[in-house]
Amino acid sequence: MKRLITIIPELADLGSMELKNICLDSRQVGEGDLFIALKGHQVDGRDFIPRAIEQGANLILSEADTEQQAVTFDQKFAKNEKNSTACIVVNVPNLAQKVSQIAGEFYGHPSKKLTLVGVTGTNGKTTVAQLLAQWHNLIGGKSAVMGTIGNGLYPDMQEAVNTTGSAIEIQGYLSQFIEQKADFCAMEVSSHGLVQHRVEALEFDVAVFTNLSRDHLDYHKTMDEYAKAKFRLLSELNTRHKVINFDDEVGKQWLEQLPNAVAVSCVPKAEITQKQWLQATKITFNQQGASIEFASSWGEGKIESKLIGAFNVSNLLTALATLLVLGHNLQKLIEIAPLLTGVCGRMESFSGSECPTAIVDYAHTPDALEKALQAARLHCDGDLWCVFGCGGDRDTGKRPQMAEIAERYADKVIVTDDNPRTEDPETITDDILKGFIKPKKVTVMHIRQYAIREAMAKADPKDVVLIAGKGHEDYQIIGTKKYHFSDQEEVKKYIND
Ligand SMILES: CC(=O)N[C@H]1[C@@H](OP(=O)(O)OP(=O)(O)OC[C@H]2O[C@@H](n3ccc(=O)[nH]c3=O)[C@H](O)[C@@H]2O)O[C@H](CO)[C@@H](O)[C@@H]1O[C@H](C)C(=O)N[C@@H](C)C(=O)N[C@H](CCC(=O)O)C(=O)O
Ligand SMILES: Nc1ncnc2c1ncn2[C@@H]1O[C@H](COP(=O)(O)OP(=O)(O)OP(=O)(O)O)[C@@H](O)[C@H]1O
Ligand SMILES: N[C@H](CCC[C@H](N)C(=O)O)C(=O)O
Ligand SMILES: [Mg+2]
Repeated sequence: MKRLITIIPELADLGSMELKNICLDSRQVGEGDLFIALKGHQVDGRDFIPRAIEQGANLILSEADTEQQAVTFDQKFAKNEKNSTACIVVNVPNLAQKVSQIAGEFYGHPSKKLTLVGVTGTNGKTTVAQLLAQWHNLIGGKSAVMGTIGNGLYPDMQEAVNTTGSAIEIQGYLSQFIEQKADFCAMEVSSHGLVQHRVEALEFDVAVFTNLSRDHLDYHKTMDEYAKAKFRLLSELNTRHKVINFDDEVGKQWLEQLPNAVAVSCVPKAEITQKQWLQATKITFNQQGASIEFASSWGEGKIESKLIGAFNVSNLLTALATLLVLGHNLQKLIEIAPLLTGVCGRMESFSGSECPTAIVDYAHTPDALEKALQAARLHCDGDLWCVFGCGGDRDTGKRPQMAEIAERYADKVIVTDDNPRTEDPETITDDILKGFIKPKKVTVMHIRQYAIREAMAKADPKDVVLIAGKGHEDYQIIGTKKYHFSDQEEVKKYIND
């Protein structure tokens, strides 16, 4: 409690109060806890204050209405009926912005005690974060990751609801990683997380930006707002080094504003003026992955990569530049690079005799789908098939754009369901169909299992079937219910049948 006074000095009179835990959700509040009540997107957390009191909260910080400037104490100190001690409700302005710092105080600011890398960008966050974790482990470190696939010591991650957890979860996990003796954490920082101040008080050793393309406009409304959200990590938060993709239009503009940031490029002729840089000089793609020659402000070298797709060259060089700016030895990093493996459900290839090759990938944006189809084409002697859908209750504008890409880069397209959530699946596929020039050539098969089987059965053994959008996911969300479903399992079942 005493430490909270540094953030909210008005709490000085409560200095001796003991607080057991810190919670954002009233349903998790227990005896002696601090409950932080925020105005949410769906509901108002302040409506649950009575419930938190009933459950034994000692202190409640409640988000004050914005026009209120001062911290105020609730007049009627609420009574905790369970143990008859008083529960104090304090109204705090701009509380959402302070939660990360409050949780940091609570957990002893764990981000200061390990090397923390934050990765933001529309696509490639999970891949870069996991490459960093693998590489760091291979040089003898102990890595943790937080992101879409889960949180934990790499490779043992526990599934999580969000890519970037709540401000409290993040500080809690970091403190757990310190207890588990991790010395490194690579975390994905989503644009939602940045807008909602989930990473506000963290100390990042490196902030990484991969790229920006259309996604999440249901939330950010315009690309400009979406870009601004991402730029917060590089411009407003506490970061020691920055690594930015020079090949991305937005990245290039940001590099001009941030002369000390490291520029990464896969284009051999790109003219980089940054003091610290890393650039591919020759890339040769092969059946296994790619052979990448590069030059950099740390020296030059060649890496044999097992990862498929041009975009993964960018992801790999971005991870390499991040480790170099942290001071790791280039030769050592090059030596172990061939041991790096791709991420679960990202360009994951499955083949069997007499069957087409299936590639399961997590492309769920127009840019990612384009990159994934281009990559799959390199491995395809016959027709390229694309099975995809779009998530419900998410950016509707990307639906026709993904159709346009599928039609341009694939020979055969099957549109299917991908987490329709509370939307009518037919509305989603109708939106997608609007993007095709020749919608009659496209098959719509809502049940994803059937769509996959149809593609695999109709495709020739020399064809490639790209199944995009769900990657590692082992569920299909229909309405508000989660049903077990996995593209990877479906493909394996088909191949082994
Ligand atoms: C729209 C959105 O981003 N919502 C996030 C936000 O919650 P919220 O404001 O919607 O919360 P709410 O349901 O309105 O509730 C308000 C408050 O009341 C509390 N509450 C609620 C009910 C109750 O009984 N008791 C109670 O105390 C809640 O804990 C909350 O503090 O803050 C929560 C804690 O950080 C997030 O878990 C939650 O993410 C929801 C689940 C979500 O779906 N978010 C997606 C859009 C998201 O964040 N995605 C990004 C990017 C994905 C990517 O492309 O990589 C991500 O980082 O995952
Ligand atoms: N650097 C990149 N540029 C463009 N597309 C990429 C890049 N890296 C990965 N992709 C594509 O995006 C998909 C998702 O990759 P990844 O999971 O690494 O991204 P992410 O940013 O973590 O996504 P999410 O926002 O869902 O967490 C991949 O399956 C691939 O199709
Ligand atoms: N984190 C992303 C993942 C999308 C994956 C796709 N399968 C979908 O459900 O739309 C989102 O929530 O927008
Ligand atoms: Mg991710």
